[in-house]
Amino acid sequence: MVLEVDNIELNFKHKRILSGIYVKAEMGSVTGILGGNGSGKSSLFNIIFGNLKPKYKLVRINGEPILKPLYKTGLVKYLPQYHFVPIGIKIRNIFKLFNVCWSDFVQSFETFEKYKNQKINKLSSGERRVVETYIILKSKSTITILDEPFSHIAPLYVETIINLICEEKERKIILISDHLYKHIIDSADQIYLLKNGTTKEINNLRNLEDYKYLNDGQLD
Ligand SMILES: Nc1ncnc2c1ncn2[C@@H]1O[C@H](COP(=O)(O)OP(=O)(O)OP(=O)(O)O)[C@@H](O)[C@H]1O
Repeated sequence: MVLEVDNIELNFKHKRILSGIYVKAEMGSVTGILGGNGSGKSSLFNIIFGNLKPKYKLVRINGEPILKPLYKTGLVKYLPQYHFVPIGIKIRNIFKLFNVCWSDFVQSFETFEKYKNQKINKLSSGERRVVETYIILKSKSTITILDEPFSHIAPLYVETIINLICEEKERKIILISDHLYKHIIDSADQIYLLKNGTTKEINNLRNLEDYKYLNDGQLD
């Protein structure tokens, strides 16, 4: 399965945010979107998910235009940048709600066993992100969008999440964005850089320096 996003134009008031976007994401690979603060990564994900309506957009699956918002197809799960699980819900109930197996989770993240009967607000911000990233990643879907899955997450958990992404990509189209660019480089099979409202496909990581996303020598 192939997801293509094309011809997007997004303006807020008179400010042009996105134009000249092309992203192709395939099942079996992870597509990373990099870009500086305010470059439009979350807007692009919202447009793909279907909850933000731009002036123009073209979303295709296997070459067929999808005319309704993608979320209405039931194919997509989206991890937004912000915490989305309401506080006050017990962690095991969140897993039930998303139909994700708790015991598989604690096999990957043993230190969370003690939280089974706790409410989500007992967790630190990073621990909450681990739970949220995991349930979105493991929920039944064909397309998974992950906006800043690694923020506040400790290195030990990051490695486990990268391994899980690698497993899940075999049966999913995965789009991912994060400012922790090294984790994106580690997990993505192809990368697009959002710069001046357009996407640039990155075939050589040095281009990230050429386009001034990174400082010269930052990749060394
Ligand atoms: N609802 C809105 N109204 C007006 N401007 C907006 C709105 N949402 C986003 N913007 C502007 O659009 C631009 C892109 O924002 P967006 O959040 O998509 O960028 P981003 O790349 O995800 O940023 P960051 O990495 O800092 O989270 C920014 O200039 C932002 O201020």
